[in-house]
Amino acid sequence: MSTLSEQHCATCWADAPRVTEQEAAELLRQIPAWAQIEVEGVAQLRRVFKLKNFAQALAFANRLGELAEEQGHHPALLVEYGKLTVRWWTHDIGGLHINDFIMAARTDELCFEV
Ligand SMILES: C[C@H](O)[C@H](O)[C@H]1CNC2=NC(N)=NC(=O)C2=N1
Repeated sequence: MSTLSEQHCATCWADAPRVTEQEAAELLRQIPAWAQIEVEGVAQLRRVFKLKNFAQALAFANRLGELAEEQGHHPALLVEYGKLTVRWWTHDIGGLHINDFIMAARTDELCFEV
C-alpha cells in the first residue's frame, strides 16, 4: 500500500465514516509530529511548524493553500511570526477522515521548517 503522502484525497460525502480510534492510532504512527486534539467535540490533527519569520510562515501557508485547492480539502491555518499552526479535520463529517491524515502527511512533505 502507498504511503499516506503518496495518496490523494477522496471525495468525502456527508455520510462518510469517521476513522475509528484504532485506525486513527495506526495512522498517527505514520505522522509522528502530529497530535490528535479535540476542539468543541471535534477530533482534529494539529502541528505547529517553527519557521524563520513571518514571511516564511506566510509563504508556507500559501503553498499549503495551493495544495488544499488541488486536493479539495482545506486546513485551518494560524500564521504568526516564526510559526504556522496547521489543523486538519473534515467539516462535512465533523471529525477525522483518512483525507485528514493524507493531507497531514503531504503538509510535512511541503514543510520549509527550519
Ligand atoms: C464542496 C467542497 O468540496 C466541500 O465543502 C469540501 C471543501 N473542503 C473541505 N475541507 C475540509 N477540511 N473538510 C471538508 O469537509 C471539506 N469539504
